[in-house]
Amino acid sequence: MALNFQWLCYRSLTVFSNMLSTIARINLVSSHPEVYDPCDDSFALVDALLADRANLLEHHPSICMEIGCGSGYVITSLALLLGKEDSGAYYIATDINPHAVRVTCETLLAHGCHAEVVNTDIASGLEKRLSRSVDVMVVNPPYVPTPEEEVGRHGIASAWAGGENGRSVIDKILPVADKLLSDKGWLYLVTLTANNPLELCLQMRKKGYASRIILQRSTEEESLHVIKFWRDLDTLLEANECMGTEQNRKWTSYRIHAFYSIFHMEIWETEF
Ligand SMILES: C[S@@+](CC[C@H](N)C(=O)[O-])C[C@H]1O[C@@H](n2cnc3c(N)ncnc32)[C@H](O)[C@@H]1O
Repeated sequence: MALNFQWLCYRSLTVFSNMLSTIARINLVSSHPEVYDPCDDSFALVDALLADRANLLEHHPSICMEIGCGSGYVITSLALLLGKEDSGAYYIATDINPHAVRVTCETLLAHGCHAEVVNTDIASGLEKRLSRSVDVMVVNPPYVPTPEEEVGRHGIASAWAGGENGRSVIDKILPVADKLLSDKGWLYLVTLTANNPLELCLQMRKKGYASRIILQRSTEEESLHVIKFWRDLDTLLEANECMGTEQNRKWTSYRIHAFYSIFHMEIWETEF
């Protein structure tokens, strides 16, 4: 009984200290004027991952990926949250900004974590290798509505410039995510109200993904959402049925069109 009590105290202390070590924000050892410092959106994403930690641990992801890693704050927090080497997961992060790649490597190293960090546009050059194999993908994209010309510029502007409705980069990332996510893949995406999160969910629904807003947070400047997407068989069947109906509608309209074409040709022929 005494042993049980000691064990219970020990377990509670371990669980509590584990919670503290993961919940405490990680420190950045390095920064760069052209690299996005962790901000409300980064904290919202990590808090959403923490809130989903039990599911993530049960999920046993083999490959975790971050698109647009910036300072490395999110990918490092994810690795710590999953238990570094214990999880056996492989981490990969990309950023279009070369300075972000360097800062991310330093952040990971300072926390005893390892990831492959690639300087590329979204996941360019990695699609074939990672096709259908990413189990967890995290993205805090450039989502601020800006003039279209500001999108894709190098340097710090690439951290926030999202073009019309802040959707330019998001709309490029989603089809890539669809290609890379495994059958059990989960995508965590940060969005703003201006990005129309509901429309994003409907768009992904057509590809067979169910979704849920797992965190909503209003700051002085913005209203943030973290959406979790996952492949869902029912949603896929529903999407295919809708496509079937859409296809039927198209065929009917082709038939009507063909009928009228022939009909008009007959008139045309008789006129001559
Ligand atoms: C809002 S910041 C988020 C940074 C970091 N993930 C965080 O949460 O603190 C967006 C990041 O995406 C990167 N980025 C923008 N466009 C990108 C693209 N086409 N491909 C890869 N990374 C991109 C930016 O350089 C920036 O580091």
